Amino acid sequence: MEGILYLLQQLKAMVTPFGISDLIDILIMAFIIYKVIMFIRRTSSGAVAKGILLLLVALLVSGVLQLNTVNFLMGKIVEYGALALVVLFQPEIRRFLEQMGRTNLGKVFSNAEERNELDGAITQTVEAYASLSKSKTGALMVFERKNMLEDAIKTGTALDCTVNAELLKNIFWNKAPLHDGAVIVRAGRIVGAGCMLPMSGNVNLSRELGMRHRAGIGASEHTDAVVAIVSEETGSISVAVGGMLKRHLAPETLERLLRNELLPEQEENESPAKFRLMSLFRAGKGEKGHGEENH
Ligand SMILES: Nc1ncnc2c1ncn2[C@@H]1O[C@H](COP(=O)(O)OP(=O)(O)OP(=O)(O)O)[C@@H](O)[C@H]1O
Repeated sequence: MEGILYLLQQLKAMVTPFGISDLIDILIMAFIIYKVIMFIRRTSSGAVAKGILLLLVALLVSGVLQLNTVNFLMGKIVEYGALALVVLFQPEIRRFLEQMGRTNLGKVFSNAEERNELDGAITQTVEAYASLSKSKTGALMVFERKNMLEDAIKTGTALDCTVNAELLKNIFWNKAPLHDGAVIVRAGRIVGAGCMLPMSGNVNLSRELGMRHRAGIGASEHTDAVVAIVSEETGSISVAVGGMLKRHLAPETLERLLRNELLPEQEENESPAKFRLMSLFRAGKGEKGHGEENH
């Protein structure tokens, strides 16, 4: 009996009351884990993450089964591997920290007015892109999401106006002073034109892709922005998200993609993250005569 009482006392001592700091602790950890998982999914580090997980499982199993040599070896691999990972993934770690730093906490909750503005911006963009595509006029638009694009805006001309199809056609007309570079849209409004974007570091991109596409993919690698591009060579419309490029889109598919990415909650019965991935998949499949290509 005494033994049981002692055990209960020990258990009581171990179980501390759940306080507000524990809740904050759990929420912060959940946020960090979510961010890391999303980052792994967006970049090509998924295979490496699986490898690390396998190594950790092997370390644990060899420890439990007392396979001393294997356990020693695994322990050393994990120990030195952590250092090697930091060196190998320096660009990815840097990008991850950059994205965290650029996150605008005020934008985590968007309001109805902003959604209306975005809704109109998408309609006008699609109208302009259909026309620019026909006339083979190059265009590059970046729709900012949570990551702020201040650095890019500073390189161009700051504006503050509603997204309008005629205005976009004017900006991208190849004799207009602002046609070079990207238009940046924040909360459904044009905030910059003629902006320079970071080039993609992806060496596996198709040779067909010019500088405009490489800059668009680069912006989507460095931030969570959605980038819409019209090729000057072919008139083909593309969208880049998370370093992936969806090419040869019809205007209707462009509209669906932009709506799914920028106004995700409109779709019912599906979580936004899942739907966004599905939208990329559907966009390619649902289109006759418009292939898809990812990079
Ligand atoms: N870093 C950059 N940021 C923003 N825009 C850029 C950048 N680099 C190039 N551009 C845009 O790309 C245009 C030139 O690209 P390029 O000559 O490769 O076009 P292109 O052959 O029509 O290619 P694409 O088929 O990709 O449109 C420039 O006029 C400029 O508007």
